[in-house]
Amino acid sequence: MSATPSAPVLRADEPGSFPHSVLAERHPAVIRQVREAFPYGPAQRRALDALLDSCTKGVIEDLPADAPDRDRWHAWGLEQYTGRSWFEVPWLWSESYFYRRLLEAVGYFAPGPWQGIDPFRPSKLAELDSPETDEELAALDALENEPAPERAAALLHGSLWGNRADLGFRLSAQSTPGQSTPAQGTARPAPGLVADDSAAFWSLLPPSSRAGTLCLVADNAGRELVPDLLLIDHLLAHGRVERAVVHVKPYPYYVSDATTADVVDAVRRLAGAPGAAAGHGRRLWAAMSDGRLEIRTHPFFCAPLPYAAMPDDLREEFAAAALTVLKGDLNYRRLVGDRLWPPTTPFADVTAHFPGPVAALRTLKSDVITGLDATVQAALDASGDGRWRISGTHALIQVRT
Ligand SMILES: O=P(O)(O)OC[C@H]1O[C@](O)(CO)[C@@H](O)[C@@H]1O
Repeated sequence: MSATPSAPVLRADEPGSFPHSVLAERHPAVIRQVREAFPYGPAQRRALDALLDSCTKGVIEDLPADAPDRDRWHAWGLEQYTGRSWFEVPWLWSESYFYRRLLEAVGYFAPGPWQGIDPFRPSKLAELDSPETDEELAALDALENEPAPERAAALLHGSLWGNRADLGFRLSAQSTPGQSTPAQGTARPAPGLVADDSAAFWSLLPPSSRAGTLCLVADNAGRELVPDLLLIDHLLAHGRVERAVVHVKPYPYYVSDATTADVVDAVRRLAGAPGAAAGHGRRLWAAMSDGRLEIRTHPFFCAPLPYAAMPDDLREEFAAAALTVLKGDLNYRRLVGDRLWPPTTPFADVTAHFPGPVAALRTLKSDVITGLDATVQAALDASGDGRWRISGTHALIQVRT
Protein backbone atom coordinates (compact mmCIF):
# COMPACT_ATOMS: atom_id res chain seq x y z
CA MET A 1 0.00 0.00 0.00
CA SER A 2 1.45 3.34 -1.04
CA ALA A 3 1.86 5.60 2.01
CA THR A 4 -1.71 6.88 1.98
CA PRO A 5 -1.68 9.73 4.48
CA SER A 6 -4.03 8.81 7.33
CA ALA A 7 -7.29 10.56 8.03
CA PRO A 8 -9.15 11.48 11.21
CA VAL A 9 -11.31 8.86 12.93
CA LEU A 10 -14.95 9.95 13.22
CA ARG A 11 -16.14 11.23 16.58
CA ALA A 12 -19.51 12.59 17.66
CA ASP A 13 -18.13 15.62 19.54
CA GLU A 14 -19.28 18.24 17.03
CA PRO A 15 -22.88 19.42 17.64
CA GLY A 16 -24.77 19.56 14.34
CA SER A 17 -22.73 16.77 12.80
CA PHE A 18 -24.38 13.51 11.69
CA PRO A 19 -22.47 11.41 14.25
CA HIS A 20 -23.56 13.79 17.01
CA SER A 21 -27.21 13.53 15.87
CA VAL A 22 -27.03 9.74 16.01
CA LEU A 23 -25.94 9.72 19.66
CA ALA A 24 -28.13 12.66 20.70
CA GLU A 25 -31.30 11.80 18.75
CA ARG A 26 -31.27 8.31 17.21
CA HIS A 27 -30.16 6.41 20.31
CA PRO A 28 -32.88 7.97 22.53
CA ALA A 29 -35.37 7.05 19.75
CA VAL A 30 -34.08 3.46 19.78
CA ILE A 31 -34.53 3.27 23.57
CA ARG A 32 -38.10 4.58 23.21
CA GLN A 33 -38.83 2.02 20.48
CA VAL A 34 -37.51 -0.84 22.63
CA ARG A 35 -39.46 0.33 25.68
CA GLU A 36 -42.68 0.27 23.68
CA ALA A 37 -41.95 -3.01 21.91
CA PHE A 38 -42.22 -5.22 24.99
CA PRO A 39 -44.04 -5.22 28.37
CA TYR A 40 -40.70 -4.96 30.17
CA GLY A 41 -40.87 -4.87 33.98
CA PRO A 42 -39.91 -1.99 36.34
CA ALA A 43 -36.28 -3.13 36.65
CA GLN A 44 -35.72 -3.14 32.88
CA ARG A 45 -37.51 0.22 32.53
CA ARG A 46 -35.25 1.73 35.18
CA ALA A 47 -32.22 0.28 33.39
CA LEU A 48 -33.39 1.77 30.07
CA ASP A 49 -33.90 5.15 31.78
CA ALA A 50 -30.43 4.93 33.28
CA LEU A 51 -28.95 4.16 29.87
CA LEU A 52 -30.79 7.12 28.34
CA ASP A 53 -29.30 9.41 31.02
CA SER A 54 -25.84 7.93 30.64
CA CYS A 55 -25.63 8.02 26.82
CA THR A 56 -27.10 11.53 26.42
CA LYS A 57 -25.69 13.48 29.35
CA GLY A 58 -23.53 11.04 31.32
CA VAL A 59 -20.36 9.03 30.84
CA ILE A 60 -19.43 5.53 29.66
CA GLU A 61 -19.88 3.02 32.48
CA ASP A 62 -18.21 -0.35 32.91
CA LEU A 63 -20.06 -3.62 32.34
CA PRO A 64 -21.29 -5.56 35.39
CA ALA A 65 -18.54 -7.73 36.96
CA ASP A 66 -20.36 -10.92 35.92
CA ALA A 67 -20.92 -9.89 32.28
CA PRO A 68 -19.81 -12.85 30.08
CA ASP A 69 -17.92 -10.60 27.63
CA ARG A 70 -16.46 -8.04 30.08
CA ASP A 71 -12.86 -9.09 29.43
CA ARG A 72 -13.42 -8.88 25.70
CA TRP A 73 -14.85 -5.32 25.98
CA HIS A 74 -11.95 -4.30 28.23
CA ALA A 75 -9.62 -5.52 25.48
CA TRP A 76 -11.70 -3.53 22.97
CA GLY A 77 -11.14 -0.25 24.89
CA LEU A 78 -13.71 -0.21 27.71
CA GLU A 79 -10.96 0.09 30.32
CA GLN A 80 -9.69 3.22 28.57
CA TYR A 81 -13.07 4.80 27.86
CA THR A 82 -14.90 4.19 31.16
CA GLY A 83 -15.75 7.56 32.73
CA ARG A 84 -15.45 9.48 29.46
CA SER A 85 -18.28 11.12 27.51
CA TRP A 86 -19.90 8.99 24.79
CA PHE A 87 -19.46 11.98 22.48
CA GLU A 88 -15.68 12.26 22.80
CA VAL A 89 -14.55 8.67 22.14
CA PRO A 90 -14.53 7.19 18.58
CA TRP A 91 -18.08 7.25 17.17
CA LEU A 92 -17.96 3.60 16.08
CA TRP A 93 -17.00 2.65 19.65
CA SER A 94 -19.85 4.63 21.22
CA GLU A 95 -22.45 3.25 18.86
CA SER A 96 -21.32 -0.33 19.26
CA TYR A 97 -21.17 -0.12 23.07
CA PHE A 98 -24.61 1.54 23.14
CA TYR A 99 -26.19 -1.56 21.60
CA ARG A 100 -24.29 -3.79 24.05
CA ARG A 101 -25.62 -1.73 26.97
CA LEU A 102 -29.13 -1.71 25.55
CA LEU A 103 -29.18 -5.53 25.59
CA GLU A 104 -27.79 -5.44 29.12
CA ALA A 105 -30.68 -3.21 30.21
CA VAL A 106 -33.37 -5.57 28.89
CA GLY A 107 -31.74 -8.69 30.37
CA TYR A 108 -30.70 -10.24 27.04
CA PHE A 109 -27.47 -11.79 28.35
CA ALA A 110 -28.24 -12.59 31.99
CA PRO A 111 -29.72 -16.01 32.86
CA GLY A 112 -33.44 -15.46 33.37
CA PRO A 113 -36.80 -15.05 31.60
CA TRP A 114 -35.58 -12.37 29.15
CA GLN A 115 -32.32 -14.08 28.18
CA GLY A 116 -32.00 -14.22 24.38
CA ILE A 117 -35.19 -12.24 23.72
CA ASP A 118 -34.38 -9.97 20.75
CA PRO A 119 -35.75 -6.47 21.55
CA PHE A 120 -35.87 -5.63 17.84
CA ARG A 121 -37.68 -8.79 16.69
CA PRO A 122 -41.17 -7.19 16.49
CA SER A 123 -39.97 -4.47 14.10
CA LYS A 124 -37.91 -6.93 12.04
CA LEU A 125 -40.85 -9.34 11.66
CA ALA A 126 -43.25 -6.50 10.85
CA GLU A 127 -40.95 -5.41 8.05
CA LEU A 128 -40.50 -8.97 6.74
CA ASP A 129 -44.28 -9.49 6.71
CA SER A 130 -44.96 -6.10 5.09
CA PRO A 131 -46.84 -5.55 1.79
CA GLU A 132 -43.60 -4.08 0.41
CA THR A 133 -41.94 -7.48 0.88
CA ASP A 134 -44.90 -9.13 -0.89
CA GLU A 135 -44.38 -6.74 -3.81
CA GLU A 136 -40.65 -7.43 -4.01
CA LEU A 137 -41.23 -11.19 -3.91
CA ALA A 138 -43.93 -10.95 -6.59
CA ALA A 139 -41.45 -9.09 -8.83
CA LEU A 140 -39.40 -12.30 -8.94
CA ASP A 141 -42.00 -13.87 -11.24
CA ALA A 142 -41.18 -11.39 -14.01
CA LEU A 143 -37.49 -11.84 -13.42
CA GLU A 144 -37.72 -15.55 -14.22
CA ASN A 145 -38.20 -14.68 -17.90
CA GLU A 146 -35.22 -12.36 -18.13
CA PRO A 147 -31.95 -13.56 -19.72
CA ALA A 148 -29.42 -14.71 -17.09
CA PRO A 149 -27.13 -11.63 -17.33
CA GLU A 150 -30.07 -9.25 -16.74
CA ARG A 151 -31.34 -11.46 -13.92
CA ALA A 152 -27.88 -11.47 -12.33
CA ALA A 153 -27.59 -7.68 -12.59
CA ALA A 154 -31.07 -7.21 -11.13
CA LEU A 155 -30.31 -9.51 -8.19
CA LEU A 156 -27.03 -7.70 -7.50
CA HIS A 157 -28.89 -4.38 -7.46
CA GLY A 158 -31.63 -5.88 -5.33
CA SER A 159 -29.01 -6.84 -2.73
CA LEU A 160 -27.41 -3.39 -2.99
CA TRP A 161 -30.56 -1.28 -2.63
CA GLY A 162 -31.92 -3.71 -0.07
CA ASN A 163 -29.47 -1.94 2.22
CA ARG A 164 -31.97 0.84 2.52
CA ALA A 165 -33.91 -1.55 4.78
CA ASP A 166 -32.09 -0.21 7.81
CA LEU A 167 -34.74 0.17 10.52
CA GLY A 168 -32.43 2.23 12.77
CA PHE A 169 -31.98 4.69 9.91
CA ARG A 170 -35.74 4.93 9.43
CA LEU A 171 -36.22 5.97 13.03
CA SER A 172 -34.62 9.34 12.38
CA ALA A 173 -34.33 9.82 8.59
CA GLN A 174 -37.20 11.23 6.54
CA SER A 175 -37.77 8.94 3.52
CA THR A 176 -37.11 10.38 0.08
CA PRO A 177 -40.50 10.53 -1.63
CA GLY A 178 -40.71 8.69 -4.90
CA GLN A 179 -37.24 7.20 -4.60
CA SER A 180 -37.46 3.48 -5.38
CA THR A 181 -35.02 0.65 -5.99
CA PRO A 182 -33.79 0.43 -9.58
CA ALA A 183 -36.22 -1.25 -11.92
CA GLN A 184 -35.43 -4.93 -12.21
CA GLY A 185 -33.60 -6.05 -15.34
CA THR A 186 -32.53 -2.59 -16.67
CA ALA A 187 -28.89 -2.56 -17.95
CA ARG A 188 -28.26 1.20 -17.52
CA PRO A 189 -26.49 2.22 -14.27
CA ALA A 190 -28.96 2.86 -11.51
CA PRO A 191 -29.54 6.47 -10.56
CA GLY A 192 -27.73 7.26 -7.34
CA LEU A 193 -24.82 4.88 -7.96
CA VAL A 194 -21.67 6.91 -7.20
CA ALA A 195 -19.28 4.05 -8.00
CA ASP A 196 -19.95 0.86 -9.92
CA ASP A 197 -17.43 -1.99 -9.99
CA SER A 198 -20.07 -4.59 -10.99
CA ALA A 199 -17.87 -5.83 -13.84
CA ALA A 200 -15.06 -6.61 -11.36
CA PHE A 201 -17.61 -8.27 -9.07
CA TRP A 202 -18.75 -10.67 -11.79
CA SER A 203 -15.18 -11.23 -13.03
CA LEU A 204 -14.32 -12.70 -9.61
CA LEU A 205 -17.21 -15.19 -9.78
CA PRO A 206 -17.10 -16.74 -13.28
CA PRO A 207 -19.30 -19.83 -13.78
CA SER A 208 -16.74 -22.66 -13.41
CA SER A 209 -16.28 -26.23 -12.22
CA ARG A 210 -13.61 -24.85 -9.86
CA ALA A 211 -15.91 -22.15 -8.42
CA GLY A 212 -14.89 -21.07 -4.94
CA THR A 213 -16.50 -19.88 -1.75
CA LEU A 214 -18.39 -16.64 -1.32
CA CYS A 215 -18.38 -15.00 2.11
CA LEU A 216 -21.23 -12.53 2.60
CA VAL A 217 -21.01 -10.42 5.75
CA ALA A 218 -24.67 -9.57 6.20
CA ASP A 219 -26.14 -6.30 7.42
CA ASN A 220 -29.89 -5.81 7.92
CA ALA A 221 -32.51 -8.55 8.26
CA GLY A 222 -35.80 -8.60 6.37
CA ARG A 223 -35.96 -6.64 3.12
CA GLU A 224 -32.16 -6.51 2.86
CA LEU A 225 -31.43 -10.10 3.81
CA VAL A 226 -34.04 -11.54 1.40
CA PRO A 227 -32.35 -10.04 -1.71
CA ASP A 228 -28.95 -11.06 -0.32
CA LEU A 229 -30.17 -14.66 -0.13
CA LEU A 230 -31.70 -14.42 -3.61
CA LEU A 231 -28.32 -13.32 -4.96
CA ILE A 232 -26.64 -16.26 -3.22
CA ASP A 233 -29.24 -18.67 -4.60
CA HIS A 234 -28.48 -17.35 -8.10
CA LEU A 235 -24.70 -17.69 -7.65
CA LEU A 236 -25.05 -21.27 -6.38
CA ALA A 237 -27.59 -22.23 -9.07
CA HIS A 238 -25.39 -20.84 -11.88
CA GLY A 239 -22.15 -22.42 -10.62
CA ARG A 240 -20.56 -19.06 -9.88
CA VAL A 241 -19.83 -20.22 -6.33
CA GLU A 242 -19.56 -23.71 -4.96
CA ARG A 243 -20.32 -22.70 -1.38
CA ALA A 244 -21.60 -19.59 0.34
CA VAL A 245 -21.07 -18.55 3.96
CA VAL A 246 -23.37 -15.87 5.40
CA HIS A 247 -21.85 -14.16 8.43
CA VAL A 248 -24.43 -12.79 10.85
CA LYS A 249 -24.28 -10.95 14.17
CA PRO A 250 -23.92 -13.03 17.35
CA TYR A 251 -26.59 -10.88 19.01
CA PRO A 252 -29.11 -8.16 18.05
CA TYR A 253 -27.28 -5.03 16.90
CA TYR A 254 -28.00 -1.65 15.28
CA VAL A 255 -31.75 -2.36 15.47
CA SER A 256 -32.11 -4.48 12.34
CA ASP A 257 -28.79 -6.27 11.81
CA ALA A 258 -29.34 -9.93 10.99
CA THR A 259 -28.89 -12.81 13.40
CA THR A 260 -29.34 -16.54 12.69
CA ALA A 261 -33.04 -16.33 13.62
CA ASP A 262 -33.49 -13.64 10.96
CA VAL A 263 -31.91 -15.87 8.28
CA VAL A 264 -34.30 -18.69 9.12
CA ASP A 265 -37.24 -16.24 9.04
CA ALA A 266 -36.14 -14.94 5.62
CA VAL A 267 -35.73 -18.41 4.08
CA ARG A 268 -39.09 -19.44 5.53
CA ARG A 269 -40.69 -16.27 4.14
CA LEU A 270 -39.37 -17.11 0.65
CA ALA A 271 -40.31 -20.80 0.80
CA GLY A 272 -43.83 -19.91 1.97
CA ALA A 273 -44.42 -17.22 -0.65
CA PRO A 274 -46.46 -17.67 -3.87
CA GLY A 275 -44.85 -17.87 -7.30
CA ALA A 276 -41.14 -17.98 -8.17
CA ALA A 277 -40.12 -16.91 -4.67
CA ALA A 278 -41.03 -20.32 -3.28
CA GLY A 279 -38.57 -22.04 -5.61
CA HIS A 280 -35.78 -19.75 -4.37
CA GLY A 281 -36.79 -20.51 -0.79
CA ARG A 282 -36.79 -24.28 -1.30
CA ARG A 283 -33.36 -24.18 -2.99
CA LEU A 284 -31.92 -22.09 -0.16
CA TRP A 285 -33.40 -24.44 2.43
CA ALA A 286 -31.83 -27.41 0.57
CA ALA A 287 -28.47 -25.58 0.32
CA MET A 288 -28.51 -24.94 4.08
CA SER A 289 -29.38 -28.61 4.67
CA ASP A 290 -26.54 -30.00 2.54
CA GLY A 291 -23.98 -27.40 3.61
CA ARG A 292 -23.58 -25.45 0.38
CA LEU A 293 -24.98 -22.48 2.29
CA GLU A 294 -23.67 -22.06 5.81
CA ILE A 295 -24.50 -19.52 8.49
CA ARG A 296 -21.66 -18.41 10.73
CA THR A 297 -21.13 -15.77 13.39
CA HIS A 298 -18.22 -14.29 15.33
CA PRO A 299 -17.95 -11.85 18.30
CA PHE A 300 -15.90 -9.54 16.02
CA PHE A 301 -19.04 -8.66 14.05
CA CYS A 302 -20.28 -6.71 17.08
CA ALA A 303 -16.85 -5.25 17.91
CA PRO A 304 -16.23 -1.47 17.96
CA LEU A 305 -13.20 -2.00 15.72
CA PRO A 306 -12.17 -1.64 12.06
CA TYR A 307 -11.72 -4.73 9.89
CA ALA A 308 -7.97 -4.02 9.82
CA ALA A 309 -8.06 -5.30 13.44
CA MET A 310 -9.89 -8.55 12.64
CA PRO A 311 -8.72 -11.73 14.42
CA ASP A 312 -6.67 -14.38 12.60
CA ASP A 313 -9.45 -16.95 12.24
CA LEU A 314 -11.60 -14.49 10.27
CA ARG A 315 -8.54 -13.28 8.36
CA GLU A 316 -7.78 -16.83 7.22
CA GLU A 317 -11.38 -17.42 6.21
CA PHE A 318 -11.62 -14.27 4.10
CA ALA A 319 -8.17 -14.94 2.59
CA ALA A 320 -9.44 -18.31 1.30
CA ALA A 321 -12.68 -16.93 -0.19
CA ALA A 322 -13.13 -16.20 -3.93
CA LEU A 323 -14.82 -13.02 -2.75
CA THR A 324 -15.99 -11.46 0.52
CA VAL A 325 -19.00 -9.18 0.18
CA LEU A 326 -19.44 -6.61 2.95
CA LYS A 327 -23.00 -5.32 3.10
CA GLY A 328 -24.05 -1.91 4.26
CA ASP A 329 -22.89 1.34 5.74
CA LEU A 330 -21.48 0.15 9.06
CA ASN A 331 -19.38 -2.59 7.42
CA TYR A 332 -18.08 -0.02 4.95
CA ARG A 333 -17.12 2.33 7.77
CA ARG A 334 -15.26 -0.52 9.48
CA LEU A 335 -13.60 -1.57 6.19
CA VAL A 336 -12.07 1.89 5.69
CA GLY A 337 -11.30 2.47 9.39
CA ASP A 338 -14.24 4.84 10.04
CA ARG A 339 -11.99 7.67 8.93
CA LEU A 340 -12.85 10.85 7.04
CA TRP A 341 -10.66 10.13 4.00
CA PRO A 342 -10.69 12.57 1.09
CA PRO A 343 -13.47 11.03 -1.13
CA THR A 344 -11.07 10.41 -4.05
CA THR A 345 -8.69 8.31 -1.90
CA PRO A 346 -8.31 5.05 -3.85
CA PHE A 347 -10.52 2.25 -2.48
CA ALA A 348 -7.72 -0.23 -3.13
CA ASP A 349 -5.36 1.76 -0.88
CA VAL A 350 -7.66 1.94 2.13
CA THR A 351 -8.65 -1.73 1.78
CA ALA A 352 -5.15 -3.13 1.17
CA HIS A 353 -5.32 -4.55 4.71
CA PHE A 354 -8.15 -6.91 3.73
CA PRO A 355 -6.80 -10.48 3.32
CA GLY A 356 -8.70 -11.42 0.14
CA PRO A 357 -10.81 -10.00 -2.72
CA VAL A 358 -13.47 -7.76 -1.19
CA ALA A 359 -16.62 -6.05 -2.47
CA ALA A 360 -18.63 -3.38 -0.66
CA LEU A 361 -22.34 -3.07 -1.46
CA ARG A 362 -23.54 -0.01 0.40
CA THR A 363 -26.10 2.75 0.43
CA LEU A 364 -24.49 5.92 1.77
CA LYS A 365 -25.78 6.68 5.28
CA SER A 366 -22.78 8.35 6.94
CA ASP A 367 -20.00 10.78 5.98
CA VAL A 368 -17.34 8.16 5.21
CA ILE A 369 -16.61 7.72 1.50
CA THR A 370 -13.59 6.69 -0.62
CA GLY A 371 -12.77 5.69 -4.19
CA LEU A 372 -14.83 8.41 -5.87
CA ASP A 373 -13.93 9.74 -9.26
CA ALA A 374 -13.16 13.47 -8.91
CA THR A 375 -15.81 14.40 -11.51
CA VAL A 376 -18.44 12.35 -9.65
CA GLN A 377 -17.56 14.05 -6.37
CA ALA A 378 -17.67 17.48 -8.03
CA ALA A 379 -21.10 16.72 -9.51
CA LEU A 380 -22.44 15.50 -6.16
CA ASP A 381 -21.08 18.49 -4.29
CA ALA A 382 -22.52 20.80 -6.96
CA SER A 383 -25.90 19.03 -6.91
CA GLY A 384 -27.03 21.12 -3.95
CA ASP A 385 -28.01 17.89 -2.20
CA GLY A 386 -25.89 18.44 0.90
CA ARG A 387 -27.12 15.12 2.26
CA TRP A 388 -25.84 12.82 -0.53
CA ARG A 389 -23.44 11.18 1.90
CA ILE A 390 -25.97 10.38 4.61
CA SER A 391 -29.46 10.19 3.08
CA GLY A 392 -29.35 6.62 1.79
CA THR A 393 -30.36 7.80 -1.71
CA HIS A 394 -26.91 7.11 -3.16
CA ALA A 395 -25.09 3.80 -3.28
CA LEU A 396 -21.85 2.16 -4.37
CA ILE A 397 -20.48 -1.13 -5.57
CA GLN A 398 -16.73 -1.05 -4.93
CA VAL A 399 -14.44 -4.03 -5.43
CA ARG A 400 -10.77 -4.62 -4.61
CA THR A 401 -9.59 -7.76 -6.41
O1 LIG B 1 -27.42 -0.75 8.31
P1 LIG B 1 -26.24 0.00 7.81
O2 LIG B 1 -26.28 0.15 6.34
O3 LIG B 1 -24.95 -0.58 8.28
O4 LIG B 1 -26.33 1.48 8.37
C1 LIG B 1 -26.07 1.73 9.68
C2 LIG B 1 -26.46 3.13 10.01
O5 LIG B 1 -26.18 3.38 11.32
C3 LIG B 1 -25.15 4.32 11.44
O6 LIG B 1 -24.20 3.73 12.19
C4 LIG B 1 -25.64 5.53 12.07
O7 LIG B 1 -26.22 5.13 13.27
C5 LIG B 1 -24.65 4.63 10.09
O8 LIG B 1 -23.53 3.91 9.82
C6 LIG B 1 -25.75 4.14 9.26
O9 LIG B 1 -26.58 5.21 9.13
